[in-house]
Amino acid sequence: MVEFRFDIRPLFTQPIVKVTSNLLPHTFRGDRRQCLDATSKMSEIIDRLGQLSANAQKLNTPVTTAQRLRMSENQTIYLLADINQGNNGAVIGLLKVGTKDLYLFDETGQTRKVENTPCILDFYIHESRQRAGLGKDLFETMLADEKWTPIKCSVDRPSEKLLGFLKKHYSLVRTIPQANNFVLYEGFFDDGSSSAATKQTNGAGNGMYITNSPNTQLFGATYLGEENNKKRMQRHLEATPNLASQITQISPVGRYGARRPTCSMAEIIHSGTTPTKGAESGSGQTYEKLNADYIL
Ligand SMILES: CC(=O)SCCNC(=O)CCNC(=O)[C@H](O)C(C)(C)COP(=O)(O)OP(=O)(O)OC[C@H]1O[C@@H](n2cnc3c(N)ncnc32)[C@H](O)[C@@H]1OP(=O)(O)O
Repeated sequence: MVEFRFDIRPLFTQPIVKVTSNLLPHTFRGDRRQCLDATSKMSEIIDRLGQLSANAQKLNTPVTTAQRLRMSENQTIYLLADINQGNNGAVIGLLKVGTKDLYLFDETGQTRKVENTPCILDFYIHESRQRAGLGKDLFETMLADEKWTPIKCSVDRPSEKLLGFLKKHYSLVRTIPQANNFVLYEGFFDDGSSSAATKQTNGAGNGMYITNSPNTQLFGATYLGEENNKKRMQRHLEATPNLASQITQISPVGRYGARRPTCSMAEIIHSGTTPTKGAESGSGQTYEKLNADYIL
């Protein structure tokens, strides 16, 4: 369990709290001074849990940091705590979700642009409390809150443990092959579309068609899934050798990619402006914006 030098209980008035870009628990009520104190503590909590999650997944760079959350437009972190642990309580787990516009293959191999795809981005329960049903509690809370169903979620490069988790609790097994790091399960496109808006990006033909899509450029061409699905994908790629070379030339980046070096000139130019979604470094954003937004 993850304990802190400060008492976490004022932040966790209930076991699971939700945090968005304001870095405050959704239950937070307080004045400006309390707000600053809470965001600072919540940042520390998110950074610690994000780092532990990265360690557990053997990632070089955490997927989850307070800075990234602060700059995001549509990401939410659910945090689970045990307020009875020790003197200050302890944080046990983290689940980060968000929505993305993705180019995805459906079951027939055709590309669809799916807007606002529900995505599971990062999930971690402290090692000392795994396999006790706490991950399920956190996941269920998220599903109810977001009004999502598991089969309509895409999962950003799930670990073996998460694949096991989804199989055990939601009977999710059969995946739809993708050319990016996201894993989808059969049923995602049922009802003719996902729960989000979808559109087929290339009308004609029944064969698989891989676009040079923003998603492929961003996340690279990596396929995860069952062995038979891999073979199916391989057959398509062998039938279209140019396509295969096009894909392999795109180097994998995204959640497994190294952090981009900060451009100090860009920081000077953009200093004080609202950072764009997905920007890695938020050092140009000052606390004045934070304060202005959250003076209560
Ligand atoms: C998109 C992403 O975030 S990918 C990264 C996912 N996170 C990680 O891999 C980090 C390390 N793992 C964890 O933090 C946790 O194991 C989680 C978040 C995946 C699941 O949380 P838990 O509280 O353990 O889940 P819960 O107790 O509800 O369910 C248990 C099931 O999850 C899977 N699981 C959990 N821990 C393990 C483990 N150590 N080894 C294998 N499977 C595991 C199993 O299917 C398990 O069922 P079982 O005990 O009957 O085999």
